[in-house]
Amino acid sequence: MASSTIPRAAGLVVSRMPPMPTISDILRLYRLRALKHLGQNFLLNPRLIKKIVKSAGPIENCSVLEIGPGPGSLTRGILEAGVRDLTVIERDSRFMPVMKELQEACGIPMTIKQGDILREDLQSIFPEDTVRPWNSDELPPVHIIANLPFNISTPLAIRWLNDISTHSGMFRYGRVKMTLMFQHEVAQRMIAHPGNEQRSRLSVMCQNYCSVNYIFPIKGTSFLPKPEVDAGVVQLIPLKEPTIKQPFKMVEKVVRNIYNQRRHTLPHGVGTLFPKSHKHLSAEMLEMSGVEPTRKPFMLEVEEFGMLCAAYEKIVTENPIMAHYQFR
Ligand SMILES: C[S@@+](CC[C@H](N)C(=O)[O-])C[C@H]1O[C@@H](n2cnc3c(N)ncnc32)[C@H](O)[C@@H]1O
Repeated sequence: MASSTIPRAAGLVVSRMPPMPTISDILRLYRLRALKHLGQNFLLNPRLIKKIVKSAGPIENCSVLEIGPGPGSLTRGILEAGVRDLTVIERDSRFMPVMKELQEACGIPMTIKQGDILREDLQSIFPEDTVRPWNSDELPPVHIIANLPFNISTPLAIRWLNDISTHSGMFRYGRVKMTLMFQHEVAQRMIAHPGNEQRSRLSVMCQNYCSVNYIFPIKGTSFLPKPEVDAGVVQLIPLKEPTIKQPFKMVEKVVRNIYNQRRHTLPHGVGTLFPKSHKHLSAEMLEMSGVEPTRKPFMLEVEEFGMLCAAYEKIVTENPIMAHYQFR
């Protein structure tokens, strides 16, 4: 579509949609109470919503998936950007009438799914013509945008990284770009470099599979109800090749075990990968990896975790039973 038609298309959408009620209006109208266990903290400020949608980059003509649209403030912002189509997945059935109203009014193909994002099969979530080869520089014309429920944001991120590693689930479409809101502290961990106090399992896992950018912070006061913490917008783009090439499950296990001993030097974490009766294997793994044993987990580069994973893989190939060992 020529760029000159985009603002008109977006304008059409705006004019067809019901007048923008405030989130408090919607909550009052439908007698809705925000549910803490579903991480319901709603965005209030239309200017902030515009800023979030703009930070996603050009999404006109993209197929977009929004997770947890709630009463639909961010949903409107996405529709107003003139997207090709939008799918929303929301667990709370109380928001279905608001979503249906938007669907009827927006003039853009909109699919509403009531369900749990952790259980949804995302294999066929976008139109088939959006598939792009993984190694192509061109990203698929699709986007995921979400103000994620804080209680599931980390398990969801880990699950998606797993899917990225196998190009499966919604990453069957290629290197799908994601613009997501996390708790500020989780966002800080995702981008933390070696040597940073925030450096964690999440930093290594995210940076191994994605380029991760912290776009901007959002004050807790921008949400209703106000959460106890601030939030941050993070953009993730899957990398063509991860630095650590071992299977996801193995990478996750090595990184998790090492970070479970985050205050201690490397031999402590590596030691938890093998039973006490096989202590010699952890010494062998460290030696084989070539990583300096006096280092602590937060200092390590992704490449060094790669060296540790390669050594672990070699040891469990020679001692297959060790692959099943779980500490504690
Ligand atoms: C932080 S609120 C965001 C609401 C809205 N997008 C906004 O920005 O104002 C998170 C939303 O995710 C929904 N949600 C919580 N758990 C979910 C799950 N497992 N699957 C899908 N939606 C979920 C909540 O009901 C809520 O509407």
